[in-house]
Amino acid sequence: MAAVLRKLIQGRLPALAGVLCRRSGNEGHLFLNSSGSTLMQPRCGYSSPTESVIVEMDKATGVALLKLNIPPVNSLSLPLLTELAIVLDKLEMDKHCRGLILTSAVPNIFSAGLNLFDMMDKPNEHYSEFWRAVQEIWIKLYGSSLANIAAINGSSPAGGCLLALCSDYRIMANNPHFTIGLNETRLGIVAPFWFKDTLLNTVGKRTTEISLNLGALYSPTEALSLHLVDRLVPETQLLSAATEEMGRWLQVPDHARQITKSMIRKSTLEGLLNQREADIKNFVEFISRDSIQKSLQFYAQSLQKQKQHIHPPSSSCRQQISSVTFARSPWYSLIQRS
Ligand SMILES: CC/C=C\CC(=O)SCCNC(=O)CCNC(=O)[C@H](O)C(C)(C)COP(=O)(O)OP(=O)(O)OC[C@H]1O[C@@H](n2cnc3c(N)ncnc32)[C@H](O)[C@@H]1OP(=O)(O)O
Repeated sequence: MAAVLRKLIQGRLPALAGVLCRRSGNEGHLFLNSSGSTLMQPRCGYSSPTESVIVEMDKATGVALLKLNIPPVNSLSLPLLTELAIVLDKLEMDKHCRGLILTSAVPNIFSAGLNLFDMMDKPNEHYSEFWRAVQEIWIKLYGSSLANIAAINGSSPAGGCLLALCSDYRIMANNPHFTIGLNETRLGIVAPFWFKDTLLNTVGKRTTEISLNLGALYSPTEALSLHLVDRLVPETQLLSAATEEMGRWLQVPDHARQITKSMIRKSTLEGLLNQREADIKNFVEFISRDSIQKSLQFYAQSLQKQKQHIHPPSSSCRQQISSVTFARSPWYSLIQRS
């Protein structure tokens, strides 16, 4: 226990360390706009479609509701990741904040994962900066001292699934059109070891093997049966269920829960913290390969093509089709052969 605390103080687990140096915090609503500036709003609520990360702080309970708000699909672009990192730091340092509920303000989508265009046709410096930002979010969320519940109100592939996996508890809207999973192999890319470890810690080795190798995307019912999510509720009850669940987590004294969480997640976090630069180098080397760039371009185009071929293209219908047809498309065969 003493060693864990010492490491926290030394800053080896920066997010968890936040608990030891909480400062007087923010109150009311905290918003970050797309330029990265923070706006404090009174509790009476404020919503603007241009805000990319919205936080509504319940001062009475100390629970922050964080909504990703980048239509159409909450893809995790470099600006969004940067903004999210700032917000998470602020919440971590806010001594009034004890819990975080992560959800989406975009209907039917939790997050489409990493922004494909941040990984395509860019200089290596961009890939490097982007990957550092992805790492940063994982470190902050997986190592957060806050009780963290994901209210998954839409599809959540790849990096979107990773965000949810960082939570302490996942509740998903029971809509059969939604899918969740680490589908990286379907794009011809490989989930990095810390994505794999996060899944492994949640669902165990056998399910991780099958899920990652196949790049499987699961319906909510399947995800529940694999313990990828902890509970399903009707969409209309998602936030109330998450709030109620948060109550259960906040009944436990913070310090006991935080040290326990740290004890369980510390070695996984250190796996990346000890080799961040090497991991960035690997990513840049991998993503900049011609073959990988071609795969990503093909995948991005296939998203567009579905729109052109399926008519009329209702959003929920496309989601259902996408999870089935990618596995059978000529593009997928191409990946399988390469
Ligand atoms: C090394 C580690 C790496 C990676 C981890 C990752 O996270 S890689 C990203 C993997 N993500 C995916 O495979 C998700 C792809 N998207 C989808 O399957 C669907 O878009 C989704 C999320 C189910 C939503 O379907 P819906 O029918 O509602 O929307 P549509 O497909 O029409 O998409 C709307 C527009 O958004 C664009 N888009 C979708 N996903 C991404 C993305 N990840 N990054 C960037 N842009 C994305 C899509 O092309 C559409 O664009 P538009 O210009 O409007 O045609």
